[in-house]
Amino acid sequence: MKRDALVFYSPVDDPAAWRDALASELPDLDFRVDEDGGDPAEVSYALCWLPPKGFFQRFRNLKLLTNLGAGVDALLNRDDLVPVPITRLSDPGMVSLMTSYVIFAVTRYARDMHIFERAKRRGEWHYVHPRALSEIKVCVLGLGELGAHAAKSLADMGYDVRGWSRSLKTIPGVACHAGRSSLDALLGECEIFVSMLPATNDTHALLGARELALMPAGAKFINVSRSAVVDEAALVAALRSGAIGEATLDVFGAEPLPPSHPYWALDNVFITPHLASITVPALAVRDVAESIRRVRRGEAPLHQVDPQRGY
Ligand SMILES: NC(=O)C1=CN([C@@H]2O[C@H](COP(=O)(O)OP(=O)(O)OC[C@H]3O[C@@H](n4cnc5c(N)ncnc54)[C@H](OP(=O)(O)O)[C@@H]3O)[C@@H](O)[C@H]2O)C=CC1
Ligand SMILES: O=C(O)C(=O)CO
Repeated sequence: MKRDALVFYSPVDDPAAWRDALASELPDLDFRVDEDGGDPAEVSYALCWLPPKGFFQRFRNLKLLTNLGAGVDALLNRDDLVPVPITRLSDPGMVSLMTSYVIFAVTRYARDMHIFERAKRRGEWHYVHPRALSEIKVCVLGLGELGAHAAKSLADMGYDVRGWSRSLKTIPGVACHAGRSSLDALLGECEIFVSMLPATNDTHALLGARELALMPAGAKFINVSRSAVVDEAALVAALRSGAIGEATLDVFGAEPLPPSHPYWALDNVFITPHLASITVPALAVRDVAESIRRVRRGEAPLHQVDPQRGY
């Protein structure tokens, strides 16, 4: 009898957690971690994050490829893909972890914590009178599954939030804008920027020297999505000159960030090692399993990615 197997691969996610989570939803699914071996012809589904080059070539009967994360840029830019639907995770656990990071990073600047961190290192009691959150204009670039929730949460806290996406959104408390023509004005009117845009052909180096120069002097820039949306060299130059006052960066062109990278030496750059959010298997599994059920019934899976659009 032909097996209906799923192959799992991830350098960072726990296969045991996914095995258990999927067993609770689909007890009949044959869950295989890549190293388990078995006949690749029996594999109908792949659940993968950053699999090695050539990984997919073996799975000639694949019916569904689920990206074990939100961003599909690394997956779409490979030459071993088989022509099957690609889905991304939609994970309430990932949404709340991401929102917690964005709130932390924005609030660290809004409440002057970066100034107090430096004052503490100098051994100085340094009073800065707090500002009302309603005076602080935050721009969230990208209002998708993660960006929309972060933007709304910031607005709920009292920040003055603007959001930007490709198509116009309606998010309570957030002034939403769409399209390239509205970007320059937004860059000029906010003081904290959060990139939550996917890396696509359209967003590549979207924030270059020109766009960074449109931001008010001393603006704060937070990148939790992908480094490719920013011209890294232009950002380094802007951080050196103080045109961009501070940056919080979770994502980089090369990861791990090489020891020689200029970011390490910049006191105004706060670095985290690509963990703004992660997948929570117990919460993400429901939709992963539902997509498999749908594909078994010959229906389209949930959260399908458009490879042409790039997200
Ligand atoms: N650092 C980390 O730990 C993590 C990082 N990520 C990154 O976060 C990114 C965002 O995630 P998620 O919210 O789920 O993504 P989505 O795909 O759900 O949303 C993407 C958003 O970006 C907008 N967008 C895309 N292209 C453009 C463009 N050319 N101009 C204007 N807006 C554009 C989309 O607009 P529209 O709504 O109109 O389509 C949409 O609002 C992921 O792609 C991934 O790279 C994700 C998880 C963890
Ligand atoms: O899900 C994603 O896109 C991530 O970057 C996870 O770290």
